[in-house]
Amino acid sequence: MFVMNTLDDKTLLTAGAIGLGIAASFVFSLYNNTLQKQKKDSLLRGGLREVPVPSEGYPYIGHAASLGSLPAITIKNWHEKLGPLICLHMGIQRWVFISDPNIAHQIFVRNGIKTSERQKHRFAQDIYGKGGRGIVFNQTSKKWKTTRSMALTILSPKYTEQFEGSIENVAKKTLRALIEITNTEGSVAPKEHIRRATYGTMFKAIFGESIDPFKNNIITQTLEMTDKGVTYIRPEADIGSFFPIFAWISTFMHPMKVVEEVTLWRDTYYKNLIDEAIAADCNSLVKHAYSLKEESGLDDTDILVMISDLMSAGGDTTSVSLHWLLAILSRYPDVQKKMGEEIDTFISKNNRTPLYSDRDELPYTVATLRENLRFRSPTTFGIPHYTSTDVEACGYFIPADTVLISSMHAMHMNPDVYDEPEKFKPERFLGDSRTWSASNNGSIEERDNYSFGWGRRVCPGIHFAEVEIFDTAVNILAACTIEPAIDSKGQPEYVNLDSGLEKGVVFAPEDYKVRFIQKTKNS
Ligand code: HEM
Repeated sequence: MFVMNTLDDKTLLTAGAIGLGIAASFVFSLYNNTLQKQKKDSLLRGGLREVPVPSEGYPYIGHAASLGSLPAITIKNWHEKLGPLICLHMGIQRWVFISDPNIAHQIFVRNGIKTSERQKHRFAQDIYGKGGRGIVFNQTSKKWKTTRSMALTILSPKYTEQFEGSIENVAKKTLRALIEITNTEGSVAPKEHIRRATYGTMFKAIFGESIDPFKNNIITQTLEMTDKGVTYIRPEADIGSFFPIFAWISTFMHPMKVVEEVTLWRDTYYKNLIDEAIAADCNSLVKHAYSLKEESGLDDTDILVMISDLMSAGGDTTSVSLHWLLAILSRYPDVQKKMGEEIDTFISKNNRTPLYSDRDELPYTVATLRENLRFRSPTTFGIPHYTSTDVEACGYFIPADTVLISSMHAMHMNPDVYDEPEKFKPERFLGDSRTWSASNNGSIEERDNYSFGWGRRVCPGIHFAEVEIFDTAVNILAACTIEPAIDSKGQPEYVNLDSGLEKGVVFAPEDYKVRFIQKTKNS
């Protein structure tokens, strides 16, 4: 999520500025301590606990420089020391992390009315969101509800399944490339291919079959635009909201002119594609959205921002999940073998590759994809929520204006929730045939993982993600095995599953190479 290294390098530039910050914080903290003490006394009188604060903080900047290169691991360690709720000071902001799924449920779902806002962010809301439009960064306004409900309709199972043919085509095309590169170069780094495939699939679903995402650099432009957008949308891009005395650096580093240019580029680009999709003679999410436009009361700009949201929220999350899956399968040949055999048995019985609707016949594959989401979730913290008012839950007091973050990695590695959490064990989910959507929207006791967020904000793309990941994985394993690369001494080069890169909202494996070995007919 939040790569504080970037923040260190670019912003904490001068010792003078830090000195000024410390002086300001000293005066502020004298005043603040008195207020805090009064509040603490009254909390204790009410029998409520304060959320504990890790001791590794500094004056003024708080914990911003203590998160290390893998914040998910640091946070998990702090939870182990201090309990299921911890409070970090990020400059003047208060961030509460939650690692217990039951407490998270109480806070995000039971108290959802108070805990479902997003933190104010100049670029994400005012410029990218064009003054509070779209879903991801919008506050829980009436317009957010209408836009979210339109997205849920157009991403519904009935509609999503129409795009399975496209997913299969894109997966097959990608796979051919991966096998070919393995054959010519000995191994291949699948990251960019998988990313292009998931964006290609999103592209076809959103804009329709008539636009070929692999032609005319369409995907290259979309990725470039998404990467630029992510740079400005990251919390640290609005550094003045953490460290007001450094607000001038924020303006200096990200002049609003550049931010506006990126948004203008996005608007023109998507407007043209939306016009083409409406005029085309084929189905698309754009067409479906426009068929609902009048009754929804949303205008063209609302739909454009929603489409942009779907592309950026759906592209990298699914691609990172698949990138982890391939890495994991290359390390767990037994799991891969069982999946491959299950898929091969289906193919020899039915003479075709399984579709999502055949998932009941592939219980081990279904369990492996569930375990993949738990073991290496594509996002370790999701998207932060924000409290609009004071919250009391499970004996804790969380004040208004607190950033709330679910520590997904810590939840997924919690031995009280999962038996032997450090092991990749698809068997733990065997027999669970529910859709991902059903298990994420059901009771907290029945949730299988926490990767899709919470309550009123829970990801509306769960079903789309499940179909896309299922179809892509099945098509890959129907055609080949994934094996470690071989080094110059003929030894296998195993992918490191214990490290990763926090990039924006997603947590991706470090770049790796594997081999895609085509199956022979009799293998
Ligand atoms: C494995 C794939 C995915 C994962 C792990 C994932 C995860 C998440 C998470 C953690 C959130 C934040 C929830 C919260 O605030 O509590 C979210 C929100 C969202 N996701 Fe996904 N997502 C995935 C795929 C998709 C896809 C395929 C789409 C669209 C096609 C999508 C669209 C969205 C949107 C629009 C939101 C914002 C919801 C809101 O703020 O109300 N996601 N997702």
